[in-house]
Amino acid sequence: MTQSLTIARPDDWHLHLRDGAMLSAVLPETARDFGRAIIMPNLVPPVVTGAQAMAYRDRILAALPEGMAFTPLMTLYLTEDTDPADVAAAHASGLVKAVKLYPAGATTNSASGVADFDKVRGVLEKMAEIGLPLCVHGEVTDADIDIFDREAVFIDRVLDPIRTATPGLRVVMEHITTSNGVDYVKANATDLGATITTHHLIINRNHILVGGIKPHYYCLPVAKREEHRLALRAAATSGDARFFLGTDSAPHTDPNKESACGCAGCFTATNTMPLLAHVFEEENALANLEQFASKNGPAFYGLPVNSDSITLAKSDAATSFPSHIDTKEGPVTVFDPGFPVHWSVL
Ligand SMILES: NC(=O)N[C@@H](CC(=O)O)C(=O)O
Ligand SMILES: [Zn+2]
Ligand SMILES: [Zn+2]
Repeated sequence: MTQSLTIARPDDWHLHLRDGAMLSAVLPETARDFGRAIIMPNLVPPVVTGAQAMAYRDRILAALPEGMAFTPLMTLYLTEDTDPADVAAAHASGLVKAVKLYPAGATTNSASGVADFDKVRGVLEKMAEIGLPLCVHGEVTDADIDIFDREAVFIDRVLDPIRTATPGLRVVMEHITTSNGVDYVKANATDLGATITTHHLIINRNHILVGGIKPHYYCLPVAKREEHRLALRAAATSGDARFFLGTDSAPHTDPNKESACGCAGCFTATNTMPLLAHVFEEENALANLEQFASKNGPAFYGLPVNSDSITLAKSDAATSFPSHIDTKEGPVTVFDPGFPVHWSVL
């Protein structure tokens, strides 16, 4: 070991755990390093009501291996029929920490999402009143908007009008992929934060397409130009409290990824912390890793920082990560950064 770094145990503020056999297989990959995670509700069918969120939380806790500690922070999937009173009750009981907005058709399992934003005005006003954050998949779905422009257009056409119409609404822009997202967060002093994934700090759109199509680098929002990756790196490593880790680790089986119509999502639960240590060291910002992965998220959500810690160590030899994890539904490929990583979690 040549170097080590001990930080408060990190949390993942954007995670897909799925259900059933997939849940059992991927949960230990997150629980090994992370204390808590915001659990995305895009199951089939989606987690819409407080009762469904409670049942899903119980299935997650039942799937947790003996001896592992992990707290799932539950979310509700916003639909045009969501009942503001149900949302408020689920928040008041402590069960639900956020509501997730998927524009209808924007991403995996988003068909029940919102098409007419006027229909969710009452829920958003209730959320502003009670201080419950809205987590946003920020992409428009218009056929005439280029997929690489969908985040920037969403900010202007949807997000900014929603925030203006709903003063006090606390919003997390999930998995931002552009300098436009970074700039929008920075221009707004209060009530706005953003998660940044591990993979968007590492890949740009060339990684997906140059030299043959790489389905395991395909996710939504899709990785953008290099200048955007650099803006994300600057934001994540800056220590700015408005930016925090949300891995968006999103398992799909290899047959579903390596297909003529492959699913969107990168699976990074297994190796996120070593990859982040590599990225932060490259940016001469190891001292800010704890802010990004362990402190800024709890501050936004009004929760305490985890009281225990993890230690990352850097070795001369490259760390070997599994190429995939086995699940009863099939293998799930672990994100490969494409370069050697010398960090590991002890
Ligand atoms: N990020 C992805 O590419 N996929 C996510 C959905 C999402 O977060 O948009 C998934 O559930 O697979
Ligand atoms: Zn999303
Ligand atoms: Zn996601």
